[in-house]
Amino acid sequence: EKEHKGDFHIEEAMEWPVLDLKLGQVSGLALDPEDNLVVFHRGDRVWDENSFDSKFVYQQRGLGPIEQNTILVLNPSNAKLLHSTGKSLFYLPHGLSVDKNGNYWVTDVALHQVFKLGANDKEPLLILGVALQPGSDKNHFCQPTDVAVDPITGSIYVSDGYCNSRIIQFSPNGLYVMQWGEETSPGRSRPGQFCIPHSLALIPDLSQLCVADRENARIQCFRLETGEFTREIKHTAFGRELFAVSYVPGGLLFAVNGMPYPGEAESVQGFVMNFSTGEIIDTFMPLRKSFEMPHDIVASEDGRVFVGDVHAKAVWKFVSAEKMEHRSV
Ligand SMILES: O=C(N[C@@H](O)C(=O)O)c1ccccc1
Repeated sequence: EKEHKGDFHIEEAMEWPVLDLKLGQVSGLALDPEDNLVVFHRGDRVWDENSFDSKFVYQQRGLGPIEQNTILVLNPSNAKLLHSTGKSLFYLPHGLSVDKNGNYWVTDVALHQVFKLGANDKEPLLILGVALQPGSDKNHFCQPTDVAVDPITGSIYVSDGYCNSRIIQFSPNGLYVMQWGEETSPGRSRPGQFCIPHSLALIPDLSQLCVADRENARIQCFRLETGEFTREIKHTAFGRELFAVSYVPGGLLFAVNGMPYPGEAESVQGFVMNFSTGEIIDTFMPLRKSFEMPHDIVASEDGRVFVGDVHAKAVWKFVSAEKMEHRSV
């Protein structure tokens, strides 16, 4: 008698025109309330080794803000451009999230600021941080990487950043509430220590915030109300760097890691994990082009997964395919 074993498996959606998308460095992805894909990209601007001085001050402000629209809203089935905004505002786009009212929340690592933009407004509704001034107090970030908004309380969480090691909570109208985190002590990384808190996944039903702790190649999760450490998810398959994390209601956690260092075994790929056990249930990589620096990942409840890559300047789409394994017993 044949035994059917349903397997969770995702694969690249070949109808998605990955080769035709004319994008700059893709730094952030999100899904809006209509499940459209929102892309945050850098147009013709790049982040390279000349972008900052040793004090993390942006060196290319003479170029002015990026003239192209940096926020693109795409049809999630065929990538058709539905809407675009965010021109002449940003220097180095980084993180992106969309709140339940359709507002765009972004970070800019050159400006060291966090912005709230209405879907159709030109002027930002809220700005946190002081333009071009890195720092580490209640109103100065240092290359902030991501921002997430609690749909229940409206609280704002900022992962700060490449040159800080903290998560900061602000009230819905942008007042500093509290922060947690510290830099990783040499030799070993303890709970609550970060080495580039790089991406946030807010889990409202469990009242938790998970952080891609990039250079510690791990995910750390915390209580939203208190910042108390709840758990770590780490696998050797992550390799040296874990760039981004995304949670889908129903209990799946998605992540992408970084390119292996020369001679190291762990390949650059996407991961699907069972949130409650932390176990990896699937891994994936594209068939067309290859991951170079997969930088953000976003997943929807109906099993669509998008990955954006800063070096490949690409966005791939993956879909969950029920792969029925037929085994004879
Ligand atoms: O990590 C880097 N970049 C990416 O995260 C990114 O957001 O582009 C980077 C590191 C060193 C020099 C230049 C860029």
